[in-house]
Amino acid sequence: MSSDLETDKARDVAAIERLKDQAAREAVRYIEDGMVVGLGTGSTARFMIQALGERVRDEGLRVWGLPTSEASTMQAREVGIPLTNFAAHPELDIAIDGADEVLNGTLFLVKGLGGALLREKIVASAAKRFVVIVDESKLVDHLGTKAPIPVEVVSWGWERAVHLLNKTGSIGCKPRMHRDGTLFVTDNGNMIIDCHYPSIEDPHALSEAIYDIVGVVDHGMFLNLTSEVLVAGHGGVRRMVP
Ligand SMILES: O=C[C@H](O)[C@H](O)[C@H](O)COP(=O)(O)O
Repeated sequence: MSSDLETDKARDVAAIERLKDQAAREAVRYIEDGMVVGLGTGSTARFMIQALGERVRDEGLRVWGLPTSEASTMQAREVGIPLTNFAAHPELDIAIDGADEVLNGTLFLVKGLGGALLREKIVASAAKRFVVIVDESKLVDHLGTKAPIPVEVVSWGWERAVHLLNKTGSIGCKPRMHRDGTLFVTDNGNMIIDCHYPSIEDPHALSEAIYDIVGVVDHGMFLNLTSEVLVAGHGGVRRMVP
């Protein structure tokens, strides 16, 4: 790659990172004293955890965080956010997380390319308000356009799940078990299988078909969970509701 191209690419990456930070900081403004907050996972959620840590440190904001991965737990500890769990707080005031795709209109999501979909879905469904933070490149008109659907399956007998997943969707999916040449094992000790669907006409029907497979723990489509999406673009951050 020529150095001009490398410079352009680095500039694009930096611009996207700034947008993620903007969306994250806007969402963190929603957090009030005494709230229990679900902490998402991924590069956008990292900005949110950082910004929340700054509010805890600089304003003395009192919150409890419930992280969705070991990585987010570690970061939250580093930035000084007190942590809780479902035993102490079975219901959350708010959860904030990134997404791999946001479907225009319904605001259905694809999540889990970082492997955290199960804990993320548990946390999102436990929150009174689920706020999604993305840069505008994540908006799509059809789910599955940019990202595969990650499916978390128990490790034992995963080959059977792959066989059955291949028959889901209107014309099947292309399941891939490997990420970076290795099997992806989640924080829960399960495996992730990425399903590439050429087109997803009916997300609810596909969701049911995937859930019907014995051994599937969950999948990365988040349907009817989103309260709002904060989308950062070059004109600023806009708020979308379903
Ligand atoms: O498992 C990972 C999560 O679902 C992330 O929220 C999602 O992959 C988006 O990550 P990022 O903000 O890094 O694009």
